[in-house]
Amino acid sequence: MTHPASTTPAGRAPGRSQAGPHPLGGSADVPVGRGADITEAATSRFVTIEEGGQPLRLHYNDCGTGDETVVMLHGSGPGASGWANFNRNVEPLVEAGYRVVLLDCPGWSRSDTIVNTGSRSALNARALKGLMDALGIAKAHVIGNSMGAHSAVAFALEHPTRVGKLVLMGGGTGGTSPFVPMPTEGIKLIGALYRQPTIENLKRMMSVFVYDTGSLTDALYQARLDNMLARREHLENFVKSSEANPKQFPDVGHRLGEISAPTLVIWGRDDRFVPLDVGLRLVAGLQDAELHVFSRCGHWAQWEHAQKFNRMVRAFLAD
Ligand SMILES: O=C(O)CCC(=O)/C=C/C=C(\O)C(=O)O
Repeated sequence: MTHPASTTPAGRAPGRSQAGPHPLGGSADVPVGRGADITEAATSRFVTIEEGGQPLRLHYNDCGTGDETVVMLHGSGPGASGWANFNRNVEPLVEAGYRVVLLDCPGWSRSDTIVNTGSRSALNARALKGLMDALGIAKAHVIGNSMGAHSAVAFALEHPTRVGKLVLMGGGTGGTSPFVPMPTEGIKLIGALYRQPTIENLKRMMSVFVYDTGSLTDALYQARLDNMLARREHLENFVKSSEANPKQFPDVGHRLGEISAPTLVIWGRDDRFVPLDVGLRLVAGLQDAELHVFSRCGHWAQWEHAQKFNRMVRAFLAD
Protein backbone atom coordinates (compact mmCIF):
# COMPACT_ATOMS: atom_id res chain seq x y z
CA MET A 1 0.00 0.00 0.00
CA THR A 2 1.38 3.42 -0.81
CA HIS A 3 -0.08 6.70 0.21
CA PRO A 4 1.13 10.29 0.33
CA ALA A 5 2.27 11.62 3.65
CA SER A 6 -0.57 12.63 5.88
CA THR A 7 -1.08 16.32 6.47
CA THR A 8 0.47 16.07 9.92
CA PRO A 9 3.24 18.64 10.25
CA ALA A 10 6.47 16.68 10.45
CA GLY A 11 8.40 16.56 13.68
CA ARG A 12 5.83 15.17 16.07
CA ALA A 13 7.27 12.28 18.04
CA PRO A 14 5.23 9.16 17.17
CA GLY A 15 3.58 7.51 20.16
CA ARG A 16 3.18 10.64 22.25
CA SER A 17 -0.29 11.27 23.55
CA GLN A 18 -1.30 14.93 23.39
CA ALA A 19 -4.19 16.51 25.18
CA GLY A 20 -7.20 17.66 23.29
CA PRO A 21 -9.43 20.19 25.04
CA HIS A 22 -9.65 19.04 28.63
CA PRO A 23 -11.78 21.49 30.65
CA LEU A 24 -11.76 19.12 33.63
CA GLY A 25 -7.99 19.56 33.92
CA GLY A 26 -5.66 16.69 34.85
CA SER A 27 -3.09 14.86 32.82
CA ALA A 28 -3.43 14.47 29.08
CA ASP A 29 -2.92 10.75 29.54
CA VAL A 30 -5.46 10.17 32.27
CA PRO A 31 -8.93 9.27 30.97
CA VAL A 32 -11.97 10.95 32.44
CA GLY A 33 -12.97 8.82 35.41
CA ARG A 34 -16.34 7.35 36.29
CA GLY A 35 -18.85 9.82 37.57
CA ALA A 36 -17.27 12.84 35.86
CA ASP A 37 -19.30 14.25 33.00
CA ILE A 38 -18.46 12.14 29.99
CA THR A 39 -18.58 14.62 27.14
CA GLU A 40 -16.85 14.66 23.78
CA ALA A 41 -14.81 17.72 24.75
CA ALA A 42 -13.76 16.39 28.15
CA THR A 43 -12.58 13.08 26.69
CA SER A 44 -10.92 14.43 23.51
CA ARG A 45 -7.29 13.38 23.02
CA PHE A 46 -4.68 13.18 20.26
CA VAL A 47 -1.83 10.78 19.66
CA THR A 48 0.74 10.66 16.86
CA ILE A 49 1.74 7.25 15.50
CA GLU A 50 3.83 6.22 12.49
CA GLU A 51 2.19 4.93 9.32
CA GLY A 52 4.17 4.20 6.16
CA GLY A 53 7.20 5.94 7.62
CA GLN A 54 5.24 9.15 8.20
CA PRO A 55 3.76 10.63 11.41
CA LEU A 56 -0.03 10.17 11.50
CA ARG A 57 -2.02 12.14 14.07
CA LEU A 58 -5.08 10.37 15.44
CA HIS A 59 -7.95 11.77 17.46
CA TYR A 60 -9.67 9.61 20.03
CA ASN A 61 -11.93 9.91 23.06
CA ASP A 62 -10.78 8.31 26.31
CA CYS A 63 -13.64 7.67 28.76
CA GLY A 64 -13.75 6.04 32.16
CA THR A 65 -11.24 3.92 34.00
CA GLY A 66 -11.05 0.20 34.50
CA ASP A 67 -8.90 -2.90 34.31
CA GLU A 68 -10.46 -3.80 30.98
CA THR A 69 -10.65 -1.58 27.89
CA VAL A 70 -13.33 -1.47 25.20
CA VAL A 71 -12.34 0.16 21.92
CA MET A 72 -15.09 1.31 19.55
CA LEU A 73 -14.50 1.71 15.79
CA HIS A 74 -16.92 3.77 13.66
CA GLY A 75 -18.24 3.36 10.12
CA SER A 76 -17.14 4.93 6.85
CA GLY A 77 -19.86 7.49 6.24
CA PRO A 78 -18.95 11.14 5.56
CA GLY A 79 -18.75 13.00 8.86
CA ALA A 80 -18.68 9.81 10.92
CA SER A 81 -16.64 9.72 14.11
CA GLY A 82 -16.29 7.58 17.19
CA TRP A 83 -18.47 9.94 19.20
CA ALA A 84 -21.10 10.36 16.45
CA ASN A 85 -21.48 6.60 16.08
CA PHE A 86 -21.31 5.50 19.71
CA ASN A 87 -22.44 8.40 21.92
CA ARG A 88 -25.38 6.30 23.14
CA ASN A 89 -23.14 3.40 24.13
CA VAL A 90 -20.26 4.91 26.14
CA GLU A 91 -21.72 5.65 29.57
CA PRO A 92 -23.28 2.20 30.21
CA LEU A 93 -19.87 0.61 29.66
CA VAL A 94 -18.07 3.23 31.77
CA GLU A 95 -20.64 2.63 34.52
CA ALA A 96 -19.93 -1.11 34.22
CA GLY A 97 -16.27 -0.36 35.01
CA TYR A 98 -14.64 -0.37 31.58
CA ARG A 99 -12.26 2.16 30.09
CA VAL A 100 -13.85 3.10 26.75
CA VAL A 101 -11.73 4.43 23.87
CA LEU A 102 -13.32 5.78 20.68
CA LEU A 103 -10.87 6.00 17.77
CA ASP A 104 -11.43 8.37 14.83
CA CYS A 105 -9.95 6.32 11.98
CA PRO A 106 -7.41 7.96 9.62
CA GLY A 107 -9.41 10.08 7.19
CA TRP A 108 -12.27 10.90 9.56
CA SER A 109 -13.18 13.71 11.95
CA ARG A 110 -10.14 15.22 13.68
CA SER A 111 -7.65 12.52 12.70
CA ASP A 112 -5.21 13.23 9.89
CA THR A 113 -6.40 12.80 6.34
CA ILE A 114 -4.97 10.08 4.12
CA VAL A 115 -5.30 8.56 0.65
CA ASN A 116 -5.45 4.80 1.06
CA THR A 117 -4.70 2.60 -1.95
CA GLY A 118 -4.55 -0.71 -0.08
CA SER A 119 -6.89 -2.37 2.41
CA ARG A 120 -8.58 0.27 4.58
CA SER A 121 -9.49 -2.48 7.04
CA ALA A 122 -5.75 -3.19 7.46
CA LEU A 123 -4.90 0.54 7.66
CA ASN A 124 -7.43 1.02 10.48
CA ALA A 125 -6.11 -2.09 12.21
CA ARG A 126 -2.60 -0.59 12.15
CA ALA A 127 -3.96 2.68 13.51
CA LEU A 128 -5.68 0.79 16.34
CA LYS A 129 -2.47 -1.05 17.17
CA GLY A 130 -0.52 2.20 17.16
CA LEU A 131 -3.08 3.79 19.47
CA MET A 132 -3.08 0.84 21.87
CA ASP A 133 0.73 0.76 21.93
CA ALA A 134 0.89 4.51 22.60
CA LEU A 135 -1.62 4.20 25.45
CA GLY A 136 -0.04 1.08 26.90
CA ILE A 137 -3.20 -1.00 26.32
CA ALA A 138 -2.06 -4.61 26.01
CA LYS A 139 -5.46 -6.08 25.17
CA ALA A 140 -8.92 -4.73 24.44
CA HIS A 141 -12.44 -5.81 23.57
CA VAL A 142 -13.25 -4.30 20.17
CA ILE A 143 -16.70 -3.11 19.09
CA GLY A 144 -16.93 -2.28 15.39
CA ASN A 145 -19.75 -0.77 13.34
CA SER A 146 -19.64 -1.44 9.57
CA MET A 147 -16.16 -0.31 8.44
CA GLY A 148 -15.27 -0.52 12.12
CA ALA A 149 -16.31 -4.18 12.12
CA HIS A 150 -14.24 -4.89 9.01
CA SER A 151 -11.33 -3.20 10.82
CA ALA A 152 -11.92 -5.11 14.07
CA VAL A 153 -11.72 -8.40 12.15
CA ALA A 154 -8.53 -7.25 10.39
CA PHE A 155 -7.07 -6.34 13.80
CA ALA A 156 -8.03 -9.74 15.28
CA LEU A 157 -6.40 -11.52 12.33
CA GLU A 158 -3.13 -9.59 12.68
CA HIS A 159 -2.98 -9.26 16.48
CA PRO A 160 -4.97 -12.15 18.03
CA THR A 161 -3.29 -11.82 21.43
CA ARG A 162 -4.39 -8.13 21.68
CA VAL A 163 -8.11 -8.93 21.39
CA GLY A 164 -10.45 -9.96 24.20
CA LYS A 165 -13.96 -10.21 22.74
CA LEU A 166 -15.43 -8.82 19.53
CA VAL A 167 -18.80 -7.18 18.92
CA LEU A 168 -19.49 -6.71 15.21
CA MET A 169 -22.44 -4.72 13.83
CA GLY A 170 -23.26 -4.36 10.15
CA GLY A 171 -19.86 -5.48 8.91
CA GLY A 172 -16.89 -7.77 9.43
CA THR A 173 -15.84 -8.82 5.97
CA GLY A 174 -16.10 -7.50 2.45
CA GLY A 175 -17.31 -9.71 -0.35
CA THR A 176 -20.39 -10.18 -2.50
CA SER A 177 -23.84 -10.95 -1.15
CA PRO A 178 -25.55 -13.95 -2.78
CA PHE A 179 -28.91 -12.30 -2.09
CA VAL A 180 -28.57 -8.52 -2.51
CA PRO A 181 -27.39 -6.55 -5.57
CA MET A 182 -23.97 -4.94 -4.90
CA PRO A 183 -23.05 -2.21 -4.31
CA THR A 184 -26.07 -1.89 -2.05
CA GLU A 185 -28.34 1.13 -2.24
CA GLY A 186 -26.83 2.48 0.98
CA ILE A 187 -23.24 2.20 -0.25
CA LYS A 188 -24.23 3.98 -3.47
CA LEU A 189 -25.80 6.80 -1.43
CA ILE A 190 -22.60 7.10 0.64
CA GLY A 191 -20.58 7.44 -2.58
CA ALA A 192 -22.93 10.13 -3.87
CA LEU A 193 -22.67 12.02 -0.58
CA TYR A 194 -18.85 11.95 -0.63
CA ARG A 195 -18.92 13.38 -4.15
CA GLN A 196 -21.66 15.97 -3.50
CA PRO A 197 -21.79 16.75 0.26
CA THR A 198 -25.14 18.52 0.44
CA ILE A 199 -27.86 18.43 3.10
CA GLU A 200 -30.17 16.89 0.48
CA ASN A 201 -27.78 14.02 -0.22
CA LEU A 202 -27.15 13.60 3.51
CA LYS A 203 -30.88 13.26 4.15
CA ARG A 204 -31.18 10.79 1.25
CA MET A 205 -28.38 8.64 2.74
CA MET A 206 -29.72 8.83 6.30
CA SER A 207 -33.26 8.02 5.13
CA VAL A 208 -31.93 4.59 4.12
CA PHE A 209 -29.47 4.37 7.01
CA VAL A 210 -31.93 3.82 9.88
CA TYR A 211 -35.28 2.02 9.96
CA ASP A 212 -37.22 4.79 11.76
CA THR A 213 -36.30 8.11 10.15
CA GLY A 214 -38.52 9.85 12.71
CA SER A 215 -35.58 9.53 15.10
CA LEU A 216 -33.39 11.73 12.88
CA THR A 217 -33.60 15.35 14.04
CA ASP A 218 -32.61 18.53 12.23
CA ALA A 219 -29.95 18.99 14.92
CA LEU A 220 -28.47 15.59 14.08
CA TYR A 221 -28.47 16.39 10.36
CA GLN A 222 -26.82 19.76 10.95
CA ALA A 223 -24.17 18.34 13.28
CA ARG A 224 -23.38 15.68 10.72
CA LEU A 225 -23.22 18.18 7.86
CA ASP A 226 -20.95 20.46 9.90
CA ASN A 227 -18.68 17.50 10.66
CA MET A 228 -18.53 16.60 6.97
CA LEU A 229 -17.81 20.11 5.69
CA ALA A 230 -15.23 20.81 8.40
CA ARG A 231 -12.80 18.42 6.70
CA ARG A 232 -13.46 18.54 2.93
CA GLU A 233 -10.04 16.94 2.37
CA HIS A 234 -11.39 13.80 4.05
CA LEU A 235 -14.24 13.69 1.53
CA GLU A 236 -11.91 14.26 -1.43
CA ASN A 237 -9.40 11.67 -0.21
CA PHE A 238 -12.10 9.04 0.37
CA VAL A 239 -13.10 9.46 -3.30
CA LYS A 240 -9.45 9.31 -4.43
CA SER A 241 -8.91 6.18 -2.30
CA SER A 242 -12.00 4.47 -3.74
CA GLU A 243 -10.96 5.33 -7.31
CA ALA A 244 -7.44 3.97 -6.65
CA ASN A 245 -8.78 0.82 -4.99
CA PRO A 246 -12.52 0.11 -5.20
CA LYS A 247 -12.09 -2.85 -2.81
CA GLN A 248 -11.23 -0.85 0.31
CA PHE A 249 -12.69 -3.62 2.48
CA PRO A 250 -11.41 -6.96 1.14
CA ASP A 251 -13.23 -10.26 1.58
CA VAL A 252 -11.58 -12.15 4.45
CA GLY A 253 -14.29 -14.82 4.66
CA HIS A 254 -11.71 -17.52 3.97
CA ARG A 255 -9.72 -16.46 7.07
CA LEU A 256 -12.54 -16.12 9.63
CA GLY A 257 -11.72 -19.59 11.02
CA GLU A 258 -8.42 -18.18 12.32
CA ILE A 259 -10.29 -16.01 14.85
CA SER A 260 -10.97 -17.65 18.21
CA ALA A 261 -12.09 -14.49 20.05
CA PRO A 262 -15.66 -14.86 21.39
CA THR A 263 -17.77 -12.72 19.06
CA LEU A 264 -21.25 -11.21 19.32
CA VAL A 265 -22.60 -10.39 15.86
CA ILE A 266 -25.49 -7.89 15.83
CA TRP A 267 -27.46 -6.89 12.74
CA GLY A 268 -30.42 -4.87 11.68
CA ARG A 269 -32.87 -7.00 9.71
CA ASP A 270 -33.53 -3.93 7.56
CA ASP A 271 -29.86 -3.08 6.94
CA ARG A 272 -29.68 -1.62 3.42
CA PHE A 273 -25.92 -0.91 3.55
CA VAL A 274 -24.31 -4.23 4.49
CA PRO A 275 -26.83 -7.07 4.19
CA LEU A 276 -27.69 -9.57 6.91
CA ASP A 277 -26.11 -12.44 4.99
CA VAL A 278 -22.69 -10.99 5.85
CA GLY A 279 -23.64 -11.60 9.49
CA LEU A 280 -24.50 -15.19 8.65
CA ARG A 281 -21.11 -15.59 6.95
CA LEU A 282 -19.42 -14.33 10.12
CA VAL A 283 -21.28 -16.75 12.39
CA ALA A 284 -20.53 -19.60 9.99
CA GLY A 285 -16.83 -18.75 9.70
CA LEU A 286 -15.70 -17.55 13.14
CA GLN A 287 -14.75 -20.15 15.73
CA ASP A 288 -16.95 -18.84 18.55
CA ALA A 289 -19.76 -16.50 17.46
CA GLU A 290 -23.43 -15.79 18.14
CA LEU A 291 -25.85 -13.65 16.15
CA HIS A 292 -28.62 -11.30 17.27
CA VAL A 293 -30.91 -9.72 14.70
CA PHE A 294 -33.05 -6.69 15.56
CA SER A 295 -36.25 -6.24 13.59
CA ARG A 296 -37.24 -2.67 12.75
CA CYS A 297 -33.53 -1.84 12.55
CA GLY A 298 -31.25 -0.53 9.81
CA HIS A 299 -27.47 -0.08 9.70
CA TRP A 300 -27.01 1.54 13.10
CA ALA A 301 -28.14 -1.09 15.63
CA GLN A 302 -26.09 0.39 18.48
CA TRP A 303 -27.96 3.71 17.99
CA GLU A 304 -31.42 2.57 16.87
CA HIS A 305 -31.78 0.03 19.71
CA ALA A 306 -29.26 1.51 22.12
CA GLN A 307 -30.74 0.36 25.44
CA LYS A 308 -31.13 -3.29 24.44
CA PHE A 309 -27.81 -3.18 22.62
CA ASN A 310 -26.03 -1.85 25.71
CA ARG A 311 -27.59 -4.50 27.95
CA MET A 312 -26.59 -7.25 25.52
CA VAL A 313 -23.00 -6.01 25.18
CA ARG A 314 -22.52 -5.60 28.94
CA ALA A 315 -23.82 -9.14 29.51
CA PHE A 316 -21.68 -10.56 26.69
CA LEU A 317 -18.47 -8.90 27.91
CA ALA A 318 -19.14 -9.92 31.53
CA ASP A 319 -19.93 -13.53 30.67
O1 LIG B 1 -18.65 -0.23 2.63
C1 LIG B 1 -18.76 -0.94 3.65
O2 LIG B 1 -18.79 -2.20 3.64
C2 LIG B 1 -18.86 -0.25 4.98
C3 LIG B 1 -19.90 0.84 4.92
C4 LIG B 1 -19.85 1.66 6.19
O3 LIG B 1 -18.92 1.53 6.97
C5 LIG B 1 -20.86 2.66 6.42
C6 LIG B 1 -21.01 3.18 7.68
C7 LIG B 1 -21.55 4.51 7.87
C8 LIG B 1 -21.61 5.07 9.12
O4 LIG B 1 -21.33 4.42 10.23
C9 LIG B 1 -22.01 6.46 9.30
O5 LIG B 1 -22.29 7.14 8.27
O6 LIG B 1 -22.05 6.89 10.46
